[in-house]
Amino acid sequence: MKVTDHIKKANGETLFSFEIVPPVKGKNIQQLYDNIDPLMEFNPPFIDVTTSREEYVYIKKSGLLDKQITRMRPGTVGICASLKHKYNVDTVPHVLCGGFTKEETEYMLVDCQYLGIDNIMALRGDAMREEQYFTPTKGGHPYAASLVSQIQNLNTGKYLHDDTPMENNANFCIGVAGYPEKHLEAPSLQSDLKRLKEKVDAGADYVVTQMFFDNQKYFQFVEAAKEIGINVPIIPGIKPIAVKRHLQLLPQVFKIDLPQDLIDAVDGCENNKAVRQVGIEWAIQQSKELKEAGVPVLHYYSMGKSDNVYSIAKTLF
Ligand SMILES: NC(=O)C1=CN([C@@H]2O[C@H](COP(=O)(O)OP(=O)(O)OC[C@H]3O[C@@H](n4cnc5c(N)ncnc54)[C@H](O)[C@@H]3O)[C@@H](O)[C@H]2O)C=CC1
Ligand SMILES: Nc1nc(=O)c2c([nH]1)NC[C@@H]1CN(c3ccc(C(=O)N[C@@H](CCC(=O)O)C(=O)O)cc3)CN21
Repeated sequence: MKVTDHIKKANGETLFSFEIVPPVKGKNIQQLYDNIDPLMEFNPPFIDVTTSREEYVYIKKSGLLDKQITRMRPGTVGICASLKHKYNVDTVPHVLCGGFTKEETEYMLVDCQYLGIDNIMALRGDAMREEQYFTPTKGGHPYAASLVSQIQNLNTGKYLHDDTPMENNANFCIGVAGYPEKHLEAPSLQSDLKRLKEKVDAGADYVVTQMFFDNQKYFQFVEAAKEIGINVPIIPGIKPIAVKRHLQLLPQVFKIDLPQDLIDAVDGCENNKAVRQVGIEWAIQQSKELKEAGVPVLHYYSMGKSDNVYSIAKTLF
């Protein structure tokens, strides 16, 4: 079922969802299941599965370093299918512009259609680890809006390189990313909002936000989005702080601000066990206020050990 239909069916109740990353290549899937199992108590209507960019690796070959390219966490669509099968839950694969040609994207979307996957999160993707800026892949999309158009075309039966629409059209519900504190490359929040509007105009059905730690940023973003005519659901993304290092990492990687109260609370912790507890409590406070404001879904960036998201959900759902 589509994410937007789950929201309609909930009739104003806030839903619980979360996002996971595929295992590192060569690891088995059991650890992932062990992390997901407890969270199923809260009946998530959908689970997002991320796609990682390919990376350069250097392999020693007769004394020289050979540069190869590899995707460290493959398996997004396979994991979506296996979670759907195991838990009878809807899954949302993240489909990226970066690292894929339009043809490869089409084949992946066809797989999703045959697997009964009804939702796609359409993202541009980050720059590769060694690059400062995102470089479009040859034969791929430069921006998420153009990926959204490709998916929307499939929804009307238009496949690549075919002049006439085919009888078997897809019917994907399309999610896109939104940035309450603007995307790192955008010159201003207003121009970033215009880019978001382009994605919605191209066919996006809902938005999931980047993590934020001050709810006012989210509320202002939703207002500003409405003002420019974005009328699709805007789902808040929540990340519980887990280790002291996040104080440096999260603002650096995601270009988001941390409230001083949160920084002080983390700084005052003796160890990372205490930091994890502070992260849980902060996320609970955020979630309570967002739920009271009637957000459609609370979407958690779980990304590994899920005990903290479990504690948060236990209080909220
Ligand atoms: N759930 C997830 O996995 C999420 C992932 N991300 C990541 O964030 C990154 C950005 O992805 P998206 O937001 O999908 O990208 P996007 O294509 O919507 O935007 C990327 C940047 O390009 C700008 N832009 C968009 N269209 C443009 C145009 N026509 N001309 C000039 N500039 C334009 C935007 O303002 C923004 O700064 C990706 O790395 C994505 O993986 C972000 C949020 C959620
Ligand atoms: N720019 C961007 N890229 C993404 O892939 C992405 C977003 N934003 N925002 C929404 C979700 C949330 N994602 C993530 C990814 C990693 C962590 C994280 O905490 N990672 C490390 C620290 C960062 C690092 O080392 O690069 C951690 O300690 O767990 C959190 C959320 C993935 N998604």
